[in-house]
Amino acid sequence: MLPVPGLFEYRLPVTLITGFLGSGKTTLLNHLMRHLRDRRAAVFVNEFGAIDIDSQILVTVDEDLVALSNGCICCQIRDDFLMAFRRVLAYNQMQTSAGKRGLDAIFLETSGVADPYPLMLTFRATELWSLTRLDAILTVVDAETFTAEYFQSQAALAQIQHGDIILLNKTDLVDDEQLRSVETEIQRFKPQARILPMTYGQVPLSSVLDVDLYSEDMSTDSPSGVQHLQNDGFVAVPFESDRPFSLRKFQKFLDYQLPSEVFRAKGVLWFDESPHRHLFQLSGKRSQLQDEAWQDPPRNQLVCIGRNLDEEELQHQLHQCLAP
Ligand SMILES: Nc1nc2c(ncn2[C@@H]2O[C@H](COP(=O)(O)OP(=O)(O)OP(=O)(O)O)[C@@H](O)[C@H]2O)c(=O)[nH]1
Repeated sequence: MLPVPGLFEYRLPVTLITGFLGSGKTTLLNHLMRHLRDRRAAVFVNEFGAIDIDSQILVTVDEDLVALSNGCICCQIRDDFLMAFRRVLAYNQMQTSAGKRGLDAIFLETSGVADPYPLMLTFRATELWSLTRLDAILTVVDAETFTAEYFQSQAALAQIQHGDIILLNKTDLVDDEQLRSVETEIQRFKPQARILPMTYGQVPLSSVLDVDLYSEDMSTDSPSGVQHLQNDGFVAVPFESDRPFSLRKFQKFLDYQLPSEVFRAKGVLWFDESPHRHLFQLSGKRSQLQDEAWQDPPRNQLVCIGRNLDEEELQHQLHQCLAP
């Protein structure tokens, strides 16, 4: 049970959702939002890259969603984040003072290449610490790509190190042996880790919300004194167009031209041959297209994320996929 807002010393619980690129953070967030029932949560999403795709995938009421996509909330846009957060808290205060329904929780999804530690320090070093309560840091881990990708990324390791609960996602893609070996690896790295296996972010809400697990013994670091990981060497290449792709050309691009260094891609795609809006996701070697109806005028928005990408060449290749 969540405590009743308005009680003395009630502080809004904040759940920080972290995890590597494509591990399933937004999928988890969608699961949480869908099962909140009569509770209400505000959502902050920090995207890596300039185009905000996540807010188009998320199930939320628009006014409860804050998308922060032009930099990392732990450094480049820390002030914007704080301002947006303060605005949400002030609005919530106004609503509850007027006897209206307020928020029960705040969810904050970090970008896949972010170390959550500087963000934790931001909470610690500002008035957010007394106005809210960091309930838990949930770290989503992709059980399938764990060994290959995680130990090459400082950010991914920091996410596991600081996680209060490690949500081992995509269990449908691995066998029992792989699952056990990932659990063993995580426990070797973090002996006290609480690990919960899941598929498509489906966990009982009671096991991840209002769990009061955040207990990080913070050092005396200040946010500005902590080194930011410089996106861990990853870059995000954006592509936008008001013209549709040719499905055939885009498929050929995926099959034969997509650089192997692209680890993650996501976008909202428009194909000449289709009346639908297509949600495109690529994570590791897997990709999927989901059909939906257009609510806005059709256009293409895509972000490709990886290391050592040739931005100009990639954009040129995508441009070549446009229908004549
Ligand atoms: N097979 C399988 N796919 C999953 C599962 N969970 C998520 N996915 C897929 O993995 C892809 C990435 O999921 P997201 O939830 O967008 O991942 P994310 O961590 O938010 O990604 P970034 O914000 O880009 O770092 C999507 O195509 C999801 O549908 C799962 O349990 N099993």
